[in-house]
Amino acid sequence: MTVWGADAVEDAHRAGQALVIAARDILTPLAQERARELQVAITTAVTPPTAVTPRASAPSPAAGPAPVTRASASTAPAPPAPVLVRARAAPRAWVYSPPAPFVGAPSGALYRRGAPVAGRSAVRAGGPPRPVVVGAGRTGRVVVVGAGHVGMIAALRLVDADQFAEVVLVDIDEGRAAGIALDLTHTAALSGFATAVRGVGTVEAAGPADYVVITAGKPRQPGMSRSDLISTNAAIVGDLARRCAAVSPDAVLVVVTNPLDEMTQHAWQASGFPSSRVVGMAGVLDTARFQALAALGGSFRADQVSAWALGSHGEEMVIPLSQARIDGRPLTDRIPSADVRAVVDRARGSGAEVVGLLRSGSAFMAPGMSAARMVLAMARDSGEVLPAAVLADGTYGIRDVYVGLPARLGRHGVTGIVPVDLQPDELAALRAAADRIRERLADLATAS
Ligand SMILES: NC(=O)c1ccc[n+]([C@@H]2O[C@H](COP(=O)([O-])OP(=O)(O)OC[C@H]3O[C@@H](n4cnc5c(N)ncnc54)[C@H](O)[C@@H]3O)[C@@H](O)[C@H]2O)c1
Ligand SMILES: O=C(O)C[C@H](O)C(=O)O
Repeated sequence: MTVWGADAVEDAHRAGQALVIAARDILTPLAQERARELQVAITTAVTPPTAVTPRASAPSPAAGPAPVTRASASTAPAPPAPVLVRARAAPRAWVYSPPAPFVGAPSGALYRRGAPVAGRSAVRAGGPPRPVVVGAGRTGRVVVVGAGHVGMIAALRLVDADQFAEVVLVDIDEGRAAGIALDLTHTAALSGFATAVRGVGTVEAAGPADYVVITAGKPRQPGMSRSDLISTNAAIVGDLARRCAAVSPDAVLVVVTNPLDEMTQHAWQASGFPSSRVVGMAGVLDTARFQALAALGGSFRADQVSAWALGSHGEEMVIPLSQARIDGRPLTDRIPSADVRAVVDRARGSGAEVVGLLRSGSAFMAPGMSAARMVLAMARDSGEVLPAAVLADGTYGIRDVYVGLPARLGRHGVTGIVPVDLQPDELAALRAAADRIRERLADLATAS
């Protein structure tokens, strides 16, 4: 067994080569991080009977640069060469095709708590193992629980980003999850991604993840409010949050299931996670709706509008107009105030408007894209401030309840709640939203 440090990664980088390690070798966490930074591919060698070590073989120009190897400290036979095939014209990824079936994790790499899961193949029950795709910067696993309407759009955006080693869809309707995963896989050449996609029936079968997006649960039908879903969906979300926490103890949970604010708090309690690693998606969607609707009647584009949708994902949604801008100028200078009020009301009622039009189920395009947007912001460690359902920490005079607030997102979840200047009436509306969410949570606790 050899322990590979950051220096080996740097050597490989300088040589413009992949770093090949043996199955039982250890890659230090620092080396993993350095490989990600320098975009050095790490491949795991598995013993093919006729393999020739890379050191012994002359590098073939057609096969790309020869991988870097290091002599093992043990007396075990030297690791054989993997079969490396360039996945694309540009060296973005290497596809490792194991010459013989194997069972078990292909890498002995250490896993540091909180670090993204390295790009390794899942251990699949039955059938040949899927090729391990080790890509420059393509790392980690996202599990999307609920392969329904929202889940499939979230998964589509996540695989399109070509950022993760694997996206796994989970649904109690396993065939649906597997079917959508296969359908998505078929788009790889169309969209140009090498992220692996899998569909399974349980979170346990999905394996440990860096991010888990919970979309499982019932959507509302015409005539229902989101709160009508609370007890049905609490049972689903509570169970899933507990199980996800057991399978993925270091993951960030992104809750989508409605009623959003209450389900996010419920998931936080059931998971036992720190609140920084449980966040709800609604503000990104509600803000996007406001931006789109404001632009409908104006001579500007939606992405020129900036705003915050805070408070609850429902009647108590707060869109502070003091903070709304078009190209940096106050939105209220560009749109007559009666029109602005109409846009706010329509944004607040957009979920119900779509439910009424669809006649079955609820919106999923913008919701799925919004959930993926949050995951990507975290995975890229962007430090972006997005509106999200977070556990209030006293900022805005609200504490100990999940409510929509501006939150800074980093690789491991929420890094802070960001204060923005609100007018007294806006602040009062935000606090009233928090109070209503607290009341509904109390009702849920009494009912269960
Ligand atoms: N936060 C938001 O802004 C927002 C936006 C849109 C939808 N939603 C909510 O998201 C949820 C999903 O909406 P949808 O349109 O995708 O619904 P959907 O019915 O299309 O999909 C839900 C999926 O969850 C699956 N499921 C149910 N229980 C499960 C379990 N225990 N494990 C695994 N899978 C399970 C179902 O089989 C189904 O495929 C709803 O609660 C909806 O109200 C929230
Ligand atoms: O409105 C719903 O029930 C779904 C979702 O919360 C939405 O806003 O579209």
